[in-house]
Amino acid sequence: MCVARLVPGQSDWVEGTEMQALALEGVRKVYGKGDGAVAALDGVTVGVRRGSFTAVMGPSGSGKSTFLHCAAGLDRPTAGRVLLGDTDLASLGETALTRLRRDRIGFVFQAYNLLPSLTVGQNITLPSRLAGVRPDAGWVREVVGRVGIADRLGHRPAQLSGGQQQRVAIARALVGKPEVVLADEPTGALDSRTGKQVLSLLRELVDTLGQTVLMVTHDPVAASYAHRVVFLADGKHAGSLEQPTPAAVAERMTHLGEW
Ligand SMILES: Nc1ncnc2c1ncn2[C@@H]1O[C@H](COP(=O)(O)OP(=O)(O)OP(=O)(O)O)[C@@H](O)[C@H]1O
Repeated sequence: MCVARLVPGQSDWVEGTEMQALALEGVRKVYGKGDGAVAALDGVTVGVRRGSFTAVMGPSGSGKSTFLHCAAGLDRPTAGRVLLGDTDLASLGETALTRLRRDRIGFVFQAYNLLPSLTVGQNITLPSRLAGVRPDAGWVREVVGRVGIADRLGHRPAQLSGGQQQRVAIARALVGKPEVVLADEPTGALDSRTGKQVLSLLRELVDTLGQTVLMVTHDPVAASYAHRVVFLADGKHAGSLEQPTPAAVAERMTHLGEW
């Protein structure tokens, strides 16, 4: 078994990969070359415990998107490594990485990315069908019930509100039973009341199903739904906050720079 070498004593350190869904170890990502080179991530070490809800926050340009892209295997680190469970993403070629994203990671984006010509039910099961897997009907029923869209399965996305569309996207992410759900500003396009309902749903999925969720956000209220907030500043890990409140997150952000 491969044990991530995170730093003992830090709250981001988790004993062994059986406890850890995802780990970034000393990840550095440099874009460009020579004088124009930018270190978007500069030696970031973060472990994500299984069954936890983690938010990543930081000022604009602090490296949040790069963090998420490296975690998802969409970007390859310049140095350091990313582990999904026991799998070192650097050991995989492009085809295997694509398969890993499809089979082991669920994605939720700000723009729901639903296919307009398909029904809700078809959108939810599309990734499984593309993977050549027959979706488990019992699990699909459970997921659509939990996210609250059981009565909308025959609708097209355009017939749903923004909040309902994001629930569909969350259901789509869950159907494949991913090891981790990566969410990029999942409430960025929603009004605050609907956004809070979606965040409560994400938290509930973590608390009741043991789903692991990692979410990038600009919003201290959104971050407060997580168990833990990891802060980035200038591409570096700038501390964490357990059991965050919106006020405590906002206070920390104020010290990190413009956001
Ligand atoms: N493809 C790229 N080429 C060159 N520089 C990049 C690239 N992607 C990101 N960067 C730079 O890396 C740094 C971190 O960018 P990143 O998008 O990860 O930050 P962020 O925290 O997500 O920002 P925001 O909150 O504004 O979306 C920035 O200085 C950015 O300009």
